Amino acid sequence: MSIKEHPDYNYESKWLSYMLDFARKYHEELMLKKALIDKKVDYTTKHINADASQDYIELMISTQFQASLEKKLEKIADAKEKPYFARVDFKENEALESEKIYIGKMSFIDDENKRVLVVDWRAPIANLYYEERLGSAKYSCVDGIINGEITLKRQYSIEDGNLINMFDIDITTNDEFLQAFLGASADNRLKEIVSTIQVEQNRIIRADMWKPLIVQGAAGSGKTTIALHRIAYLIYTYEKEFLPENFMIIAPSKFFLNYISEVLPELGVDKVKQTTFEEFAFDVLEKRYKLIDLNFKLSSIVELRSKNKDVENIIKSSEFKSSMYFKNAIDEYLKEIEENFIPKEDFKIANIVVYSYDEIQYLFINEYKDLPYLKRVDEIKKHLSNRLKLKVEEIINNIQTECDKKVILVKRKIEDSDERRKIISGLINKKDELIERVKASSKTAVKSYISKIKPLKVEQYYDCFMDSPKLYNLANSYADGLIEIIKSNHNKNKAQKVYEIEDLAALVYIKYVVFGMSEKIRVKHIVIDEAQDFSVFQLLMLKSIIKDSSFTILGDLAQGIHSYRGIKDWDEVSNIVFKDRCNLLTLEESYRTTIEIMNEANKVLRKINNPKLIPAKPVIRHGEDVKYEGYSSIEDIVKDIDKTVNELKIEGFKSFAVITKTLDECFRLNEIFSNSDNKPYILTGKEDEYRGGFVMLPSYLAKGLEFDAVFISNANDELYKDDELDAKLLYVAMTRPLHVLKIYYTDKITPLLKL
Ligand SMILES: Nc1ncnc2c1ncn2[C@@H]1O[C@H](COP(=O)(O)OP(=O)(O)OP(=O)(O)O)[C@@H](O)[C@H]1O
Repeated sequence: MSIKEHPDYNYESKWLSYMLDFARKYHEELMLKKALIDKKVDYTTKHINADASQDYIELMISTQFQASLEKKLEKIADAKEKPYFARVDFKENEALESEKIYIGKMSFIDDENKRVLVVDWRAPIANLYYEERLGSAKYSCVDGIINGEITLKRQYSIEDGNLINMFDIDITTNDEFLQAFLGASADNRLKEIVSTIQVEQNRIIRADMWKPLIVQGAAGSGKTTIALHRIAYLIYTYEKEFLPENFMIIAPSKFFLNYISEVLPELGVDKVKQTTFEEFAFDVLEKRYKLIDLNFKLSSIVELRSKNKDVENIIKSSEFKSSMYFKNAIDEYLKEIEENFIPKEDFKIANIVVYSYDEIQYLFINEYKDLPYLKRVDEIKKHLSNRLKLKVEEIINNIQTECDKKVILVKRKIEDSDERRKIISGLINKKDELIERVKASSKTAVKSYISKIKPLKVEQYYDCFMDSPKLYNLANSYADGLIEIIKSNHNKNKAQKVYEIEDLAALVYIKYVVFGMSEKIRVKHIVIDEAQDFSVFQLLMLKSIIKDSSFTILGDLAQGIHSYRGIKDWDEVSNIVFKDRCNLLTLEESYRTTIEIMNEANKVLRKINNPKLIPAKPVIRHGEDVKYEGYSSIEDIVKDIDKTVNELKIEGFKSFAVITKTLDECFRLNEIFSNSDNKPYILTGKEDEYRGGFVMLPSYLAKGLEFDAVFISNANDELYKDDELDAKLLYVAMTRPLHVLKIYYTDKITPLLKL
């Protein structure tokens, strides 16, 4: 049916014109206000009177207003072409008629007529669209639960201000709108999906902020996308309590952050901290350490794990340093530091005990046990000063009384004479001198006591820990000879002034326990994407420094390629990190790829034979079969990729990736590609920016990304063995394409792809 034949077409196109006009006028008004405030700010800046604080206050208010107008203008730039994307007709139980609720990326309110024209997708009432079907429905808001009935659910396709299509829907998962969305070609960057958020995704986005949330989501199930929409939702919902700066997303690399960088601005959100674990660790440590290239370690593990003793040692040591054994050893070591932090002596003045060591130690170990060691010292300082003040008065009074008594005695015993006067004046002088001494030493007593506490630097504590017997015992109970490997690695790194990524959690933890966090770290909610590659220790460390425990953790165990340190089971995280006080939700539907591709990828996953690795369910979208092509040389493979890219470009596809197993393989292929029409550029993992187009990258860097077409350059039995790590690497590579997957091999195909 043509859209014009829809019975509501006239009504809807009139409403759209009205809304476009409203949005245009609102935009003009904002522009006008902005021009005026720009002028004002410009004038005040040029003519500010340096002595008049009123001028500064005015300038500050004006620039704040200017910034808020700029933000509104950015938001409306997009919304003015497409003010809404859906409508729900809802009749509250007591109401006489149903209300048309239009839903958009931002709200539009007609202030004059006190009428909400469009509601923000994050508003409580918009939940009706995401969560409910036609018929009886409810939503919850500040007034409680509102019950009623949905009589219509409609989605709109609006382009350049024109109504292109509309769909009346019920079950959202399988609708035409979603199909159209998913069938589109991959852009350079991830995009927002507000109009097609699915029920199970919506529950994650709107889940309680105060209960830690773990999401196990299959490849392509929307984890990254949902993580960003959740942040936008939380910022909107807790606008009064939190600033956008209080939210932080941790992603695996800078180029991945760049890949996702457009979603939040598209959702009208800015200033959210988007960082990697390493960068956040440096922020907390207030120092940048040189790290051993993470990809170098991973690529050695990927390539040489069963062939090289050194690599085996690296794996063993990394595994231990990411384990709870290591964390427990640090805890024991820090306990020892805690017990000896306070000097084992009384706090005295003029040889009089003001605070005994036992009392001070009690304050340090018990009274202030929840504070970092150095912050406890600040509190103890206050105790010492307060008691000292009282004690000094008492001591001076005593000296005075003592002196008075002696004077009386002298007066009683000796007749008034020059000698008596001399003795008395001697006594008074001595008393004054003593009082002066008490006063003088009281001024410096606290400082000099505290100065005996000499904290080391974070890295010095870490070095001492590496030599501590606690570590020795625990490491040896973990694996024979492990301590020697760890120590020799540590000493080698120390000499080169470098650290491993596994050291960072320990360094941050020590910094937090001993020194505390800088006021500059203002994070209140952390979202972690690709969390399967985090260690439990890393998560535990983050949890201890973010006290409110407000977390969203998203990952896919099937893509856990840092398995030597990563998470093997979410229950472990729930149990150890959150003491089982968290929600664990799953996303099984995969939206990225076609049924044909996902089915092939799932076969590889099943080879691992681990019930924790749940295969993804593709959403009904068919495409071409996966093509397997054997060639006698790599040159022939490159030729075929080049030819296929040319063909796919004609079909309108835009993004292509050659996925290799290792970075070395990328460099080897790159030379062969130098003679072809299409030359991919290599992603090494160190890039700050992701440009899209035609790329070549190793599979361990491909997680999180997606492309229209993927070419797995060589899946032969030499490169991909029948083991868990290779199966996961292949699975990650196979789940990256949206439309086309070609798998090449020389000689024999990997057993992972044989039925
Ligand atoms: N509800 C949805 N509507 C439309 N597109 C969606 C929806 N959910 C996810 N997608 C699309 O599916 C693709 C995969 O999403 P995303 O990258 O967020 O998944 P992921 O779970 O993080 O994947 P992976 O773990 O494989 O990296 C993206 O193109 C995203 O736009």
